[in-house]
Amino acid sequence: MNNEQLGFHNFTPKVGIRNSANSDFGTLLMTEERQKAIWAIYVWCRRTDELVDGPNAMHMSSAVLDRWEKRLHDIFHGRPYDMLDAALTHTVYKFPLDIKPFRDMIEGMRMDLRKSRYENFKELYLYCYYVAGTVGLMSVPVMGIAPESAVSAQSIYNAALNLGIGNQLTNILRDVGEDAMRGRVYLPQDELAQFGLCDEDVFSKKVSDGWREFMKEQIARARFYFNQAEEGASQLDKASRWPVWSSLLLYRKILDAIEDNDYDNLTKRAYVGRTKKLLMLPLAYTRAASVPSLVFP
Ligand SMILES: CC(C)=CCC/C(C)=C/CC/C(C)=C/CC/C(C)=C/[C@@H]1[C@@H](COP(=O)(O)OP(=O)(O)O)[C@]1(C)CC/C=C(\C)CC/C=C(\C)CCC=C(C)C
Ligand SMILES: Nc1ncnc2c1ncn2[C@@H]1O[C@H](COP(=O)(O)OP(=O)(O)OP(=O)(O)O)[C@@H](O)[C@H]1O
Ligand SMILES: [Mn+2]
Repeated sequence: MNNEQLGFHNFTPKVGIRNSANSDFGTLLMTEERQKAIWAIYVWCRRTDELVDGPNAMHMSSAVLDRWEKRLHDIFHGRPYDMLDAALTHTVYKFPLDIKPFRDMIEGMRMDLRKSRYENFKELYLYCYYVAGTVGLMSVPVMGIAPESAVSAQSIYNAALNLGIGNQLTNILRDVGEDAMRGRVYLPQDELAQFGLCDEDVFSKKVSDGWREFMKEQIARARFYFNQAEEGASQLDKASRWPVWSSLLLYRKILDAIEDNDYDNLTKRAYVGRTKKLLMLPLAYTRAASVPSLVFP
């Protein structure tokens, strides 16, 4: 995932664009301090993922992850090891970050190392929490909660968690074919079986009617998590809503793209084109500019 996909553009308007509503375009952009903080978190997440997925993955072992965790501890205690770590140490100093989701993400990498099949959704959910729900939890203290928000902080963290889960489920559904080539099947085994499917169907890459029906349910579940995240996104500090809405709408579009491919995620990679991405930005803007609702479902 690159920066642009995440909705971070080095985008600073020269003049404030005002509209008739009570919003100023400028207030929809995160402060530089926040952008840098999200960047530092992103870099740490990326490096953590690179340990298991990157070019050095063959040197991977639980000892490497143990060292990475020790290093995380040092980052949080003001002892960064390199410049990228230092960016996170600075972030920890500026924002009230909790080390727990960071540790949990490392735990997710451990899980990915020892496991390549998931018996049921409960197991898959845990993996999704570790590698992606955690990102939501890491981000909220930086993004901030709107001062006018009347809902509990907990429900906002919960929405952030759900956005991460939705993103990861979508990632998994998009990459079924690719992951299969690495011998990995992240789909719940019991649900495959309910549709008369098994690993072999994944490896043989044949898109059957059963596969399509199975995929419909998986897509519906990913959408459910995005819907859960929506209300929370509007409760974030105004300046942080725009990148969150952009990423939410963009990720959701990947699910539409899988449908457009007639559920062929075995030989094709669902892709959201540039035009569709650009068309989505005004909608993200409108959502971001709207007033948070006082009730939370
Ligand atoms: C209230 C509310 C809705 C708040 C918003 C909370 C929020 C900002 C949630 C964002 C959640 C998010 C972007 C999750 C990322 C999920 C993800 C795709 C994780 C990937 C894991 C491993 O998967 P895999 O190996 O299968 O994938 P690849 O093939 O390697 O791609 C990750 C790659 C783990 C590493 C995660 C990152 C690099 C993303 C980190 C992103 C941020 C810190 C920025 C979040 C901020 C915004 C604005 C989206
Ligand atoms: N700029 C970077 N971008 C992405 N991933 C990186 C980057 N630098 C390092 N990494 C990842 O983070 C891991 C740890 O980084 P580090 O620079 O400490 O290297 P290392 O392999 O641990 O060697 P050493 O700690 O001895 O310098 C690397 O193995 C690599 O996968
Ligand atoms: Mn990865």
